[in-house]
Amino acid sequence: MSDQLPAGGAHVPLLEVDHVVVQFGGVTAVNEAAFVAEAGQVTGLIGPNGAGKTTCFNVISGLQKPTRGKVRFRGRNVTGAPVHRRSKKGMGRTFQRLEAFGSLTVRDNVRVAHDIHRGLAGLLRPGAKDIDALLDRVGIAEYADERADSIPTGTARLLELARCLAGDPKLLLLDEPSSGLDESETDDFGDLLRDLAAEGRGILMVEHDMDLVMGVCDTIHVLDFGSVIASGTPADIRRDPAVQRAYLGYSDEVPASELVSSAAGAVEETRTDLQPVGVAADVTTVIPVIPAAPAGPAERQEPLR
Ligand SMILES: Nc1ncnc2c1ncn2[C@@H]1O[C@H](COP(=O)(O)OP(=O)(O)OP(=O)(O)O)[C@@H](O)[C@H]1O
Repeated sequence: MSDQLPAGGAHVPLLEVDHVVVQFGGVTAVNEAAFVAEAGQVTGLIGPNGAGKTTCFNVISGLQKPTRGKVRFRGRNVTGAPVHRRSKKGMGRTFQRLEAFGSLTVRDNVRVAHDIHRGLAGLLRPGAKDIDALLDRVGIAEYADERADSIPTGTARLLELARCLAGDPKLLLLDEPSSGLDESETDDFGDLLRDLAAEGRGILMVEHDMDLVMGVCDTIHVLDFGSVIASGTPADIRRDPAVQRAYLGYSDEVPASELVSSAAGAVEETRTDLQPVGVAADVTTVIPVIPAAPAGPAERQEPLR
């Protein structure tokens, strides 16, 4: 494995996914995907179901070997590096499924994650970090003494984040971090992401809550059928015709007036993980709508009409 930093003073992205291809038999799950995630920024990776987001995350974190292409982290080629080496270099990940130890308390789950990350030092001098301060930071201090298998799903997601932060990662890979959070918890979570980025960490997030994505991300990459079809700011992504086609099945050529709010009538949800806020007037299929204007976490926008 080449492990060289680029020569000269060229800008080096925190994470670089370089034309990655992943094939499962005849299925091309990721198709020449190329994008970066920068330090100090929240980057969104979005796309319809089956677009290849989780497979990309698996390649980045080392769980899936790519058929072709490279992953560079902090300027070094880590394509062949095992998960634990990437973690040591500063890559932390949360999963869609919850990974905490159910029989341990919330506090002990974070303590164990911290000690494991420190390796031998963690075994010799466990619990050196202020775990309670970390629980407080992610907003779950009141659950510190509860067993992890007894807490609500949204809280368990925040526990996953606390476990990830216990390793003090430079890059956080967050897979569906807001699922299970209510609206106010999601707002707080968005603020926390901005704080973490302000500390200089990079955050790459797969997320279906478009309000959150549009509200907190500096940059968004859109995957469709394994390829990046658009990259840009939330404003760029919102008006990109290729994104509108991939998500909405229409582009600007189709008048937005043909869309009506889901509040207008009964709807049938077909893609439950996307925001079911718009519906074509003559069908009962819910269409996910990207919020129409920039939104802060505390400032939700009305859907595009
Ligand atoms: N281990 C596997 N074997 C075969 N096909 C797979 C495997 N993992 C994923 N796929 C296929 O690869 C494609 C991309 O899947 P992936 O889970 O990465 O998409 P996704 O964008 O994360 O989807 P979702 O939003 O539903 O989680 C899909 O067609 C999926 O069925």
